[in-house]
Amino acid sequence: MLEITDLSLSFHTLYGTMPVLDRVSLSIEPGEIVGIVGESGSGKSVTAQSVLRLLDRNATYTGGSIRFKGQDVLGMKEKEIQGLRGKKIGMVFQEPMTALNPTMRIGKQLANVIRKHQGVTQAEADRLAVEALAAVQMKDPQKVFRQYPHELSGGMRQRVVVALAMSSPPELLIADEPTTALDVTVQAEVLKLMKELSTQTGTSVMLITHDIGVVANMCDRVYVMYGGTVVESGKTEEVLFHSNHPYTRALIEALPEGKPKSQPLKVIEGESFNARKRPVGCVFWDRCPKRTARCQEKPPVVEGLNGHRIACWEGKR
Ligand SMILES: Nc1ncnc2c1ncn2[C@@H]1O[C@H](COP(=O)(O)OP(=O)(O)OP(=O)(O)O)[C@@H](O)[C@H]1O
Repeated sequence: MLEITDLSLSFHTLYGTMPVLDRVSLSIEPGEIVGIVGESGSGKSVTAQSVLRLLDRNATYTGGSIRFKGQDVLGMKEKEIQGLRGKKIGMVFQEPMTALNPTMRIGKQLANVIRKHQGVTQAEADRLAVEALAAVQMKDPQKVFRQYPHELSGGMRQRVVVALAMSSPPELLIADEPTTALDVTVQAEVLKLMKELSTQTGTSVMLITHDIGVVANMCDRVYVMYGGTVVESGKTEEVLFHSNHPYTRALIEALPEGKPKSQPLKVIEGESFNARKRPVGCVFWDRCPKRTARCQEKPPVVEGLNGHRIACWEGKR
């Protein structure tokens, strides 16, 4: 479905050219939910935005390729890429109001999208819009149909965005921190809903999150990113239970689940990655508790069981 191979990308900034992705490779099969996890600035959003070519103008692709169903995305004309956006590849972002028109009733926004994608009559689009609201478990879909975005809670707005993205199910849904702005219980509901819709429709999902706990509950496979590189990837259970990269381990150890309240949570020591001071060797070098002298050289990618991959000199599986 999606194959990103050795993608490298730089931004031109006031400080000069700043490489932010370094040979990122990632794939998503039909129907899979794949997580990309890592802290702020690790390159998750930039990777996702590249798939839809939504990056700011100061970005330059410096290497690699992106293929969606075999088509070369980076080589596509603007018109072709527009044919992918929304239709074959849907999007849900952190802040629902960026996807909603504040001056238009919910039902009209949904019906407009349905008419555009499915070419049905207005009456049929209205009926499908109510159905789409019911599918995202709105208690009173008829009422929500007539409401404006500001009349809904944050969680309901994000369900509307999911309904917009899934009303004509895309082949791939890119969800960039879709629940970060919501409170914890609502977060869990929206994620469960996305997982159910993906199972029902066969839509693949690229789920971007900084929360490895979300990955544990949602994803078939995961890519752990740090400093614009993939440091570890594999099946979720494999990465969570047999993680061998010090950064992934630190993310797991920082999880509050299952720890007594009296026990202080572990934090990852050191300063977060600074793209202006990219090291020559391992990107996690300056924070890694296990670093050795050879970590100043770029680590090899060690392939272990079931496609588990670790970019670390100490990687064993
Ligand atoms: N338009 C831009 N110009 C310059 N640098 C940028 C631009 N957009 C992103 N970056 C830089 O690219 C790097 C990766 O950013 P990205 O948004 O992908 O991180 P992220 O992992 O998604 O983090 P977050 O969770 O905070 O969004 C960061 O160092 C960021 O500052």
